[in-house]
Amino acid sequence: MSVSITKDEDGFITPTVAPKATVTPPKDEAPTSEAASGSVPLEEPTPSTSELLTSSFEVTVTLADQQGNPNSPLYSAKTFQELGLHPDLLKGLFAMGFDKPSKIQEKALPLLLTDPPTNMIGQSQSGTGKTAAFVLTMLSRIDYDLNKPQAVCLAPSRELARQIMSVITAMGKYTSVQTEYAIKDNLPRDATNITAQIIVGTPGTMSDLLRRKVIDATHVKVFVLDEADNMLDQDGLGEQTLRVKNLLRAKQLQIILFSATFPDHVRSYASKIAPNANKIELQKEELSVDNIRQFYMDCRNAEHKYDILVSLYQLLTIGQSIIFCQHRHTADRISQRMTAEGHRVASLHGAKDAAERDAIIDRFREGREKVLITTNVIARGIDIMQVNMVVNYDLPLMNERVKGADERPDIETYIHRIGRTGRFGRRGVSINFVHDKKTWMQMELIEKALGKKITRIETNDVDEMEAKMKQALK
Ligand SMILES: Nc1ncnc2c1ncn2[C@@H]1O[C@H](COP(=O)(O)OP(=O)(O)OP(=O)(O)O)[C@@H](O)[C@H]1O
Repeated sequence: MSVSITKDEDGFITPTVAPKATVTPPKDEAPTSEAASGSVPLEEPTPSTSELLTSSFEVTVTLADQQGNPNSPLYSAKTFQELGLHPDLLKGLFAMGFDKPSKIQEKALPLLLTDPPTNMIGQSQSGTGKTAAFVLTMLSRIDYDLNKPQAVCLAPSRELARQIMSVITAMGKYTSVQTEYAIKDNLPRDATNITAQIIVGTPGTMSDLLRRKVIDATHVKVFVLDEADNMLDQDGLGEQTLRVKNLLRAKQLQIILFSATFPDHVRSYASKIAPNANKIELQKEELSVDNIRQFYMDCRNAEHKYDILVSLYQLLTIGQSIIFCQHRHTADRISQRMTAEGHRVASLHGAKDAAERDAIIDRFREGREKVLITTNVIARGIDIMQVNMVVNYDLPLMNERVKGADERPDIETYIHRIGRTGRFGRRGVSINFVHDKKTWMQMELIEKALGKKITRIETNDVDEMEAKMKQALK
């Protein structure tokens, strides 16, 4: 990894030395009881030998708080111990199998944990460990003796909110942290006062709870936006997110935005939402990780896509697979048809009720279902190590996300979708189905935007198909 020296608009520079970081540990002694509500099962601990820890990708770090001290070093911590994390948090990390920080954690954590708290806009590829960076920040900043909301974290889907919660619960296992969800149908309607220190949820429910003062915003000092570009840009989500931000009025609010993608128009907006932020940015050509091999299949027509998917079934179930469709009804229809033909698949989308959604994703997470047919609802953030294949049954299009947009491919959503595989340096495969001139051209635009080759696979030779896939996953 190399760090470029840059100046931002305000002329702040980025030094390149990487000495030991000075960080403030959590206030007071953190009690050691197990706490935290509402966890979902965690993945097996990840092997720390992951290629990711040694992989190289370019980032640009731009420090906002160097003006008064131009010689101040660019912090970079090679070990979790160097960060001065509280021993109970270190214990939690090691229990999860996190031996040393990933690249983004190495760069982001010292900046996130420094006092006075500074905002951050952080970018790194899917599956590289951004969650731990903001979770450790929340767990390090809260006062464990104060039973009031102190950190608020927003995610674009209930599935992602639940996953983030499971990371908080695991990392905070040896602390007394109290947590609460702000997701639909979780709290009783007459709930009046949340005393949990960290609240994770989706923007609509969070803003409702803040507005009704069920969440007291007075002590909230950390505000995290995971999948920040999506949260600020998408119709509806953007307004609700802003509403949450406006309801958090603490004088010293540390605002943390993370995503694998920050398209240009969101980048400038993000800087307004999180002023004077330290920035960690990827180069354009580094947006997607190389350990995901991208393929496409040339289908004759829309119906042929279904046949091809069925013929892939054996491959889809070697590990686990996620199939992305444009519409909820497509996901349901494919799932019903395949089930009727004796295949085992599940479908998940936003029209299902909350309890059903939770049950479906939990079953998939536990490996009890191998094939999940879904929409963009879980395109972002979902981390399931065993997923080694992603199929874009329909390519993602801009007009699904932005009202009035045309049928250009949605490059950001594509990057996030394929990023459901190849987690933390593992190998993964993505397959795009194209079936006419329009979808073919859309795929070409994706290829161009990412600067990565998407390889054709014959649809009429199952053996070749299998051989290529297995080779890619080796
Ligand atoms: N330092 C570490 N050591 C070992 N495993 C890690 C480490 N950091 C993260 N991981 C694992 O890597 C996986 C991916 O992490 P995470 O979900 O935070 O990625 P992400 O960057 O947020 O991805 P996305 O952009 O898709 O949201 C997780 O399973 C996590 O447990």
